Amino acid sequence: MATERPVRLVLDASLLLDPVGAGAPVPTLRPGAEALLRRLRHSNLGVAICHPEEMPTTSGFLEMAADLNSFGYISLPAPTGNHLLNELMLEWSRTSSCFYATSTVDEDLFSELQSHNWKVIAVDNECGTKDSGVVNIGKLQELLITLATLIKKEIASSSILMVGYAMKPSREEDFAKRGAFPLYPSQNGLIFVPLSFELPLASQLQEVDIILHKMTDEIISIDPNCSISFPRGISFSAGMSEVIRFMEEYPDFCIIDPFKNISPLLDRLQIQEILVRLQELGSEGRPKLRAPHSLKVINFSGSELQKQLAEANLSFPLIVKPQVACGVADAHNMALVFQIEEFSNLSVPLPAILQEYIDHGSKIYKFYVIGDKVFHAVKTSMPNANLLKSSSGDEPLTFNSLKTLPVATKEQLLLNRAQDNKSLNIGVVEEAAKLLKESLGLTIFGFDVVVQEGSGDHVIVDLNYLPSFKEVPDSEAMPAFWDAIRQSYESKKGKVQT
Ligand SMILES: O=P(O)(O)O[C@@H]1[C@@H](O)[C@H](OP(=O)(O)O)[C@@H](OP(=O)(O)O)[C@@H](O)[C@H]1OP(=O)(O)O
Ligand SMILES: Nc1ncnc2c1ncn2[C@@H]1O[C@H](COP(=O)(O)OP(=O)(O)O)[C@@H](O)[C@H]1O
Ligand SMILES: [Mg+2]
Ligand SMILES: [Mg+2]
Repeated sequence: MATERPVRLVLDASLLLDPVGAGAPVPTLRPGAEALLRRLRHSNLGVAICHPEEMPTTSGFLEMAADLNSFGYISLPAPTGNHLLNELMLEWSRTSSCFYATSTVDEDLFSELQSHNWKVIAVDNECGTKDSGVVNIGKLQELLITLATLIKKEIASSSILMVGYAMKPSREEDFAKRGAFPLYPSQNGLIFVPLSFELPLASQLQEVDIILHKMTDEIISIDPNCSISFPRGISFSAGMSEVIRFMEEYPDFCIIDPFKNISPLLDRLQIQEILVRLQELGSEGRPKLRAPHSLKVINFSGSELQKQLAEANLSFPLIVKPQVACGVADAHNMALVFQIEEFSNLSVPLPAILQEYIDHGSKIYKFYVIGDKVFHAVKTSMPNANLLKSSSGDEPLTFNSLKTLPVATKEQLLLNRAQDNKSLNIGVVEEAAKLLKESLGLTIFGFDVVVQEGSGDHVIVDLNYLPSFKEVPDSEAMPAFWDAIRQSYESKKGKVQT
């Protein structure tokens, strides 16, 4: 990627301050301004906020907004004759591609800016500017995608791809603060913009080359009593439903990843079937890679349960998980059950998967497949069952795997250190990762491996779509993330052309 000129964006105060509260003693930010500033903070653009000098009342407030987001803060002198631009902005126009966004029309300022190659974006102003060079947009929410489109045109290199992403705000923030979503092209030429479900989707997708989404963030409900097969069994938010309709109309559009490829990972029974298919992998002299023995139940009171457990090669303790794996609040409500009596009044959502509990010395290996790269991190996990049983009496141990996982205490970890834990055979797991990638057709996914004490079996206990891979250093994770997205795009386009 040729190093392009830096991109600078100057936001006029009028764009950020709520015009309704103009006269109020304490100014307020216009709706959408806070989200815009937060996204710009991680956009890799040089951003400054400016206000005409004669606006002293609000300057403190904007300075705070600028500091909060570590933006530059420029006071633009009131227009006097042709000295409209201050020195700094003139300097920038020599070295960077510069954009000025405002919601106040000022023809003189605009023409002065344009004479120094600035692009002007006018937002939400009543009288549309006559000046042809000015880009007019209706809402603040359109600013980022308008900017991205202009930047892409400015750089005019055909290899620039624009990625429109849709995920819940907390996940977006987790990725953005790692630098995952630059508005200025990433090292492999990707520009990222948030898809806004408040704006018409089709017009946004005209500019976008790739949709990146975590569909489980937009699930309203899942019907637990039908076997999930996208779209059957799942109801989505209005916004995601629009994306689904768009993909039905444009099946060749690049989406990461296709809903039907993600769908099996919403169902722990289908995950089990995927993992069982991997088991042929084992070979002489190498640790066996396998799925835990499992059994689906639709209730916990079946008179045949004891018999079913025996047939499924299951013995206590068992870990009990909802069959619905994610996308709804109670997908992570689980229990460790030590004897059959403990099934009565068990609070795990039904239908459930009963799984062999693997003693694994409270160490779990979280593997992340990001494109053609495989990373892994070691995390503390649940201790061996005997250590958990002692603390739970005759009750099952119920927990939420994302919030209250009963991980080993320091003492229990010391106890484990004494054990001769079998080590992880990375080769076996990486081979499995490649096979999983081929069979799943997913660009980014994660899975958890535990090494069974005694047998040394490598047991895959979880499979997730688009996890956060927080444990992988940004310096490795981000380039892998961007490469994965581009590779996915190119392989999809390749298939369409042939
Ligand atoms: O189960 P894990 O391995 O901890 O991975 C979780 C998991 O992917 C979880 O997603 P989901 O199962 O709810 O879809 C993610 O949480 P949210 O999607 O609710 O934010 C976590 O981010 C994953 O954790 P990690 O990123 O450590 O793999
Ligand atoms: N079969 C198992 N044997 C032993 N520990 C397990 C097993 N399954 C899960 N665990 C432990 O419980 C945690 C949560 O289970 P997991 O299936 O990953 O749930 P989630 O999909 O909600 O993350 C795992 O990270 C691991 O520590
Ligand atoms: Mg997990
Ligand atoms: Mg999971």
